[in-house]
Amino acid sequence: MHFEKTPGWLDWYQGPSTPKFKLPAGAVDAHCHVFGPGAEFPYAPERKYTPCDASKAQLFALRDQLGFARNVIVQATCHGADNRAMVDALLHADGKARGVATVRRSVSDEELQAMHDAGVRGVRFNFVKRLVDFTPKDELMEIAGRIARFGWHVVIYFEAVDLPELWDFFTGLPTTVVVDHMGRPDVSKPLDGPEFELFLKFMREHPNVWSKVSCPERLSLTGPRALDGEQAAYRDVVPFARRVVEEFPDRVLWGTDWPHPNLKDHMPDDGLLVDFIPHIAPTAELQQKLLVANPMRLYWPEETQEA
Ligand SMILES: O=C(O)/C=C(\CC(=O)C(=O)O)C(=O)O
Repeated sequence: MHFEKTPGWLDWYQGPSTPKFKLPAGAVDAHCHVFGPGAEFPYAPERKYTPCDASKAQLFALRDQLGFARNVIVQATCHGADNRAMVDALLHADGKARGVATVRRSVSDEELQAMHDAGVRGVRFNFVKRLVDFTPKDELMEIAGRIARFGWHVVIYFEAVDLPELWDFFTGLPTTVVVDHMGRPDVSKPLDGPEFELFLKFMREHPNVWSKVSCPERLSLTGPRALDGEQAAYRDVVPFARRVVEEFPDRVLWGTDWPHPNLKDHMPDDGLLVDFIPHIAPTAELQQKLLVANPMRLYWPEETQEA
């Protein structure tokens, strides 16, 4: 099957630089995707965008080049609730990848078990309107109750302005809850303004809530682009991410977001994105938690020695 990319689609950056920042041993890229390839794993009919292909082999090559040990592969909305491409990647990762799926109410316990055996450890609920059609909250809550029995968690993706309306639903979830990209703050607003304060309150009052401090390239308004040797890109995102890392060091994750769906303006060099990490996690201890201890506790708990 042949797919035409969405007009204006930006492909992932070929030949990323090798980061100057040396990742700690065992670092996990805790947010990335695979796309197809469409000829093997067709994109879903209900998708809102058609990407370029981004295969498991290309993802694993990037992992090795950047110096990550493992990946968490998150189901992308262009595959809807057809998790085959993501699961196939998990099955070919030699145990070095875990996954987050998208499921509907109709999923059977046998299907959940098969995904668990492949390495899936969570489901993603997406509330970003340009990416998905609305799913009723009672359906999502039912799914959350079922996946909780597998020890999975829920990943939520939403925009900052929608947090008040979604608050009751999110705080009623029975699992660990992982927020994608800090709930997409508007970084032109003040760090200590009401919008970001609400997000911090959400984390402060709910110890089951974690956050990915990822995607500066998506949140930044000022740039500059993380290309051409720029080593301090996305300065306007730094205070937001750093605040979350410093206040909740044991509940943060980081990921490249490769292959960076739906960027309109520029495509980052993933090597330079890795060089962003020490700006938001300035000490070796914070880096170890963000990149190793936290993702291991959530995705490979059987390998973690908890005191
Ligand atoms: O990759 C991300 O995390 C962000 C996305 C895409 C997405 O969530 C998806 O397709 O599933 C976005 O903001 O367009």
